Amino acid sequence: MKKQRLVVAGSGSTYTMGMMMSLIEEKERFPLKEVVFYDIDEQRQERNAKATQILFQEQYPELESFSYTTNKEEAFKEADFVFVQIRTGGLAMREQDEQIALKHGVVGQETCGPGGMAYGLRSIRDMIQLVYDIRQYAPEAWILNYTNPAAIVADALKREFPHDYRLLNICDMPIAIMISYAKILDVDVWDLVPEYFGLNHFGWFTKIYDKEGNDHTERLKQLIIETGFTPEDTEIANDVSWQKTFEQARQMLIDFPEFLPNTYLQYYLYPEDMVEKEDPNHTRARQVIEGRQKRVHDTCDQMIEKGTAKGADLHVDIHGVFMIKAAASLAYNSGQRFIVIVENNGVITNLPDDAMVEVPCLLTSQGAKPLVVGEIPTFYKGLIEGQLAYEKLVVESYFENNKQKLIQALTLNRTVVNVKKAKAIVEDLIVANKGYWPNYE
Ligand SMILES: NC(=O)c1ccc[n+]([C@@H]2O[C@H](COP(=O)([O-])OP(=O)(O)OC[C@H]3O[C@@H](n4cnc5c(N)ncnc54)[C@H](O)[C@@H]3O)[C@@H](O)[C@H]2O)c1
Ligand SMILES: O=P(O)(O)OC[C@H]1O[C@H](O[C@H]2[C@H](O)[C@@H](O)[C@@H](O)O[C@@H]2CO)[C@H](O)[C@@H](O)[C@@H]1O
Ligand SMILES: [Mn+2]
Repeated sequence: MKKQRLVVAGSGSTYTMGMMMSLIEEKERFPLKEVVFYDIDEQRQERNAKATQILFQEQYPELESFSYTTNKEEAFKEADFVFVQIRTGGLAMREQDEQIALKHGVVGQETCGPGGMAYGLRSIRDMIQLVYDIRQYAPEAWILNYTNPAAIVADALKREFPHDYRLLNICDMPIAIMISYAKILDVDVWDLVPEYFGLNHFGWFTKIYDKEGNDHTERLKQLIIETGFTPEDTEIANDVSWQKTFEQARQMLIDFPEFLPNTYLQYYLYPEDMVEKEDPNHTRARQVIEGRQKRVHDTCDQMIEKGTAKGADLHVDIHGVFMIKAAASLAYNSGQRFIVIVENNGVITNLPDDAMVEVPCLLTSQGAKPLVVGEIPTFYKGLIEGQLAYEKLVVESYFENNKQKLIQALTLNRTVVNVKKAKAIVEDLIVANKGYWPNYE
């Protein structure tokens, strides 16, 4: 098996240490010769890098080289894979997005509603630049992007790089939900075979099979409704906010029992209830700053001080394992099945060809090969079409420098709808995002 040169772009991320643990766990399936960290924030990167150096010395001694840099050429030259996990504006801007929306009485969330729109307009510019930079030095590298909001980023990147089949957008939410299914069914998550359709953070499981072809869907639905639904991945199992989200997914299933929902649909199906649950002074961004970010930073600082990873609060998580297994399938042409984001092109027959949809695909050395979904029922088609129009308007507004399209986008979005609110939110977000957004007149 060819050993890979992997670059992690946005290596100062709170997800990096979990990813490193997952690389160690998966080293037989995705062997590496070199790992390179790239970030624009030297300090943020250095903490993770110094801790990773210690971790790899102890648990990945066969790795030929580990380094970190803020130099693009150094980072991307001869890369086989680039995992991209950047957050333009950081968690501080995420907090503003969430608070501005809540101030207007609508959902304040990282990827949904006005928060997702604000974040999307910040991400597009940096992501386009980053892909150009990677392609300058590594024209053949696989780029696995999970920078959010993945739906908007995927649409913008498809516009800018229409033929780049080695650029793939990917989200861990479906597999994180499947871990909970696996727990309920008492099977290994990798033995489950899902059927799924939708947009990123806006989709449904239609069937859950096992590898022998047995259909577990109806029993699973019944068990969720009767016995409850909880997050099971180590990263989120004990997080109160995620526990509430999974409980709400159970409610969605009771209300619409036809298919099993992605947890993110709660923001679109019960927007007022979601607003009521929020404390504007302690939104999710603040919880992450005080929770995951603090935990990762403290862990790294302790490792660096002690000079060892022994006893460190580090664990393999589904986020990392999923990205790595997907990468291995691309690298070694194993054609394994993963839910990823691709251009529709007839996969969902009653949605437009150019929609970026999230569906099961076989990952091969020729890219993601989507499996046919066919026609979807009217209710889901209606919901998706509204959301798709919102996403497209956001992307068009970026490329055309068109503020009116942002107002149209929020008017279509189920979390806003009211035109007066849409206009006021757009004005506030323009001020808050000065320097990050296009200069809308
Ligand atoms: N698709 C998914 O399912 C999924 C899952 C988890 C996380 N994410 C995404 O991963 C990203 C990281 O999340 P986080 O909470 O760890 O954020 P974070 O702020 O902790 O980390 C992001 C890092 O990116 C760096 N960065 C910002 N702009 C950059 C640029 N232009 N070039 C290089 N580096 C840059 C920052 O300096 C920072 O170190 C976010 O976009 C998040 O939404 C996506
Ligand atoms: O609110 P956050 O920052 O905790 O989470 C936002 C992200 O949520 C999803 O990712 C989950 C992931 O599904 C799970 O496996 C585990 O790794 O935790 C993550 C959340 O911490 C979602 O798919 C991402 O797109 C969001 O950024
Ligand atoms: Mn996601």
